[in-house]
Amino acid sequence: MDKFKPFIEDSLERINRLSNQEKVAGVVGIASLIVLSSYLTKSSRKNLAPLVTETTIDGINIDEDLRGWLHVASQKYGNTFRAKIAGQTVTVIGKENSREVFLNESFSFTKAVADKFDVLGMFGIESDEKYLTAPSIITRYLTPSLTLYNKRINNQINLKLDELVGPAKDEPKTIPHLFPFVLSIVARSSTSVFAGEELCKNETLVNCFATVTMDIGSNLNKNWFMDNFPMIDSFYQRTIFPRKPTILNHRKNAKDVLTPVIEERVRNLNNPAYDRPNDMLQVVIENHDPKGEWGLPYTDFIINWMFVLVFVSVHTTTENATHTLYYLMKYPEFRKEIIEEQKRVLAEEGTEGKPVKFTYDVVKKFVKLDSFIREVFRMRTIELQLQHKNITNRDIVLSNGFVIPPKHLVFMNTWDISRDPELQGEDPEVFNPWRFVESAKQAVRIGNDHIIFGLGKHACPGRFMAVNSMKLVISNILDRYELTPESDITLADTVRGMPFGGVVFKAN
Ligand code: HEM
Repeated sequence: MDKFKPFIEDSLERINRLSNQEKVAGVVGIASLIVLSSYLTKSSRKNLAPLVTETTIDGINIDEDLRGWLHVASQKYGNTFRAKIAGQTVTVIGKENSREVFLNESFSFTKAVADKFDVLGMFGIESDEKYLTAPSIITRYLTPSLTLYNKRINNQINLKLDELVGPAKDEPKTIPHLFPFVLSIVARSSTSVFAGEELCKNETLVNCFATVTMDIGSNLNKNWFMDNFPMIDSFYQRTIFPRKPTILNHRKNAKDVLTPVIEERVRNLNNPAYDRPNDMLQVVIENHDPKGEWGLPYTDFIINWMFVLVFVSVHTTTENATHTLYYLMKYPEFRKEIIEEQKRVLAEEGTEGKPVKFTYDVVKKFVKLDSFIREVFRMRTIELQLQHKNITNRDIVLSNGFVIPPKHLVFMNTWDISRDPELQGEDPEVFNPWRFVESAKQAVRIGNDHIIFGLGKHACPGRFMAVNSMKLVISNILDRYELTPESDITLADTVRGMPFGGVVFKAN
């Protein structure tokens, strides 16, 4: 011990020479080191999935070819590994473990999305708590009414086609890009379901519902601080963004149109002589007591509900209907078969010339169209998608033993799912629109092999409306017009990518 004496005395003397501030800093520094080293020891003891740091594997670079990179990375490191994606270390989950993530309530897709793109917060909806019943409202009231809503959806699609394409008999009409075209059709037909047949004639409201989601997306200019400091990001999205003129304008427009209607419906709630409107606005009002504590004026609360429905449905349905139409344009031979099926079913069902040609039952018989849509979904689930966040403050241990720490993000390697021959059948690389015709795998039927709508308790409750609307938009267009590509059709080859090409519409 004696041999340490000079060292200890020297150290004590040095410490005594330090100012009080320096001593405090020293103590804090040592304490931090102890905490940090104990954290590092603990986390290094955790069985985290292997961290892949190579940005290029077998000559494939992650930024140039994410899909190819995912493929070689999973061959080399197994189906679960960690990687730095867009500056953040996340865990990539392959087909073997994706199901358990969906089914585990400790993971949340909506919270993971909201961390980066808090659409409700950006629209000034402070808490999502009061709208958590949306899935059950959709399942209980919307999906069972689709048979009834089909008439108005068809009507609105046709009115919009009259307006956007017109007769196009002698003079064909060229639509330069199908996305805005489909968006205005879907916005109008969805408004007829959400707010009723009268309100869907209101251009201001329909335009607001059509553009609000994209306006939020295009106005969110993230900078380095927001990407690296989640609290600054959240503050910006929830406090500053909702005050932007575009957002205030959308709110004002919706409020001006919807407030008098909501007030009138509330006044008539207990009036037996009132002709009860049949739409989601009425359902939402009837499910929320006007005298209840909603934390904001009742009309604002109900208007928020309308926007919640719009945010989850209009853009998603439009995007997928647009992609499907472009696939139909790219493959005229398949388009021909879809048209033949349509003609055959209409003849069998005898609805030609009736007020509603494409009834729910007719649409159900379009098995080729259904398979085509599901195949387009499959072609679109091809990268890292459906991120989920561990929303608890404890580790989640996956069945393969890998640990997902609190707040950590996992991404589904959807390429692994959509290109697996065991899950998808022969030649999964090939676009085969009739892949599901002979199977019971409808476009709405979720499963380990079909996760575009999620899985489990939180699987998309609006998928029945979404696929039904897609079929009605496509069927009405094909029924009324002969379509020819104006130029080459380019399909999207990434998840975020857009197809391109003008389409010439000529009346049949
Ligand atoms: C093709 C169009 C659509 C796609 C691809 C889609 C996809 C999804 C996905 C992936 C989820 C998350 C599932 C999960 O957390 O596991 C979801 C949730 C949801 N979707 Fe859709 N959706 C579409 C259309 C719609 C429509 C039309 C509605 C409403 C009418 C809707 C309402 C909802 C709601 C309310 C949730 C939240 C479910 C929950 O948290 O429990 N979606 N959707």
